[in-house]
Amino acid sequence: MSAAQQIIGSANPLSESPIPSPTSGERNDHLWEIASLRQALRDGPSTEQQNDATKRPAGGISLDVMRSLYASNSGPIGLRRSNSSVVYPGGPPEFPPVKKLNPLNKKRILVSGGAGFVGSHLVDRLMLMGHDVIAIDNYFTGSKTNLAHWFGHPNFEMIRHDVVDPIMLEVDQIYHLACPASPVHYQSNPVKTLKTGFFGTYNMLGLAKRVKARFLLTSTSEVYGDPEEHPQKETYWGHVNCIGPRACYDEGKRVAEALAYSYARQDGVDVRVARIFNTFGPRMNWNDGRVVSNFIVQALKNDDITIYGDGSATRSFQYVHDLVDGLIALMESDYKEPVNLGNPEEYTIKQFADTILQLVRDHKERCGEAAPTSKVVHLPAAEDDPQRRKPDTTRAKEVLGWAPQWSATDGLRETVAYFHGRMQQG
Ligand SMILES: O=C(O)[C@H]1O[C@H](OP(=O)(O)OP(=O)(O)OC[C@H]2O[C@@H](n3ccc(=O)[nH]c3=O)[C@H](O)[C@@H]2O)[C@H](O)[C@@H](O)[C@@H]1O
Repeated sequence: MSAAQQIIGSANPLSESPIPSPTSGERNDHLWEIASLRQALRDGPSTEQQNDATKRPAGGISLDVMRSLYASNSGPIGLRRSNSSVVYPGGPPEFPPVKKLNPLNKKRILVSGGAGFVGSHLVDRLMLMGHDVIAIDNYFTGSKTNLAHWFGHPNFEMIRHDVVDPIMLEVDQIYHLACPASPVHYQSNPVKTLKTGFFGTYNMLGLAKRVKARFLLTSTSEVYGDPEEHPQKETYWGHVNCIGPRACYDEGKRVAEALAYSYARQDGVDVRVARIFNTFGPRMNWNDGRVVSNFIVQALKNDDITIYGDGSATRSFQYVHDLVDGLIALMESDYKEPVNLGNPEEYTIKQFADTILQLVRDHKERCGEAAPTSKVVHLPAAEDDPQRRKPDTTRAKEVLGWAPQWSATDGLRETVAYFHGRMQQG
């Protein structure tokens, strides 16, 4: 395996290869990494990586390229941009390899919440596919560093903007993601969450109407509340406590859906609605507060694993690349009813804690580190916490030909490696 393949492969925790370090001066680390990345892209995937071929993200973009954008903290390309005194004297900045699209196929695409966890993966994919992308974000939970590797690219624009206020742009498609999604964040300022749910969606739909853009709303499994139907189909109307602590998010997303379909009926806006189930992956904030990042970070730091309640509540977890595949497939489809996007593999939170502990143990062993010493502790259950959640994805299969390609454990291995890499870099 070439050195280049090794460094790209090092983002893959399934790989047994140790992470290589550059042999020349430390000041040139980032340049060495870019050269390695480019060489790897020319060489193509190693045999080990070809085994991942079935998990290829959509749009003809290879998994290795996707990984290179977030592996080892901000990624080799992010590192490259961090020291302009070294980069620019050699010539113009280099960027991840975007496709060259026929102008007839090239779209101008707005991603609200583009600097967030899911938004930044979507921006990456759309950029690599060759489109013009505008990301807007108020940086409440998103971060510029998630997209730093695109700054200065002629196809990319980043705007600090809160969707609660109107904005005028010329675009062909709008992916509306802007909204905090972690219960800790959305409950910290519930009125703002409701304003984002209503005014944010209202402004984005108003823009879609004015410029005749196709509009995709990222709704949520939370519209089903604490469901009495299991698994949840799109036809289920839900069981939401409209005065509880989760209402700001649940009802905010429900009104967002109502707005989308009202604009479709009244003004002919071309809408798509994705109901997203629990999603995880690289670029989640370490302090996001959701169960995946909490448990992984706790296990990596040997802290207690905090189960809220008795651990019998269930969730079904999908890897972020699957979600991005589904969002793009839905946007490009003619289907206008809501579509669940999630992985139906269901875990109790207790099983999930055990799974993560095992994966962290395996990862640390591969890295030559001691096994985690974390213990599971039980804290009071969260109020109105949905007791069971699992998507029925029949509709997504039928209308989009979409099904998750990643098992939860494969995605978790990558995510454990990501958080471990970040912690090592401080
Ligand atoms: O991850 C997501 O995509 C979803 O996350 C949240 O929904 P929730 O399922 O409550 O997410 P978590 O906060 O990750 O909680 C999942 C379960 O783990 C439990 N949990 C969470 C964190 C923790 O440290 N310990 C723990 O036991 C929670 O009580 C809950 O039962 C959001 O409300 C959804 O909109 C979002 O789609």
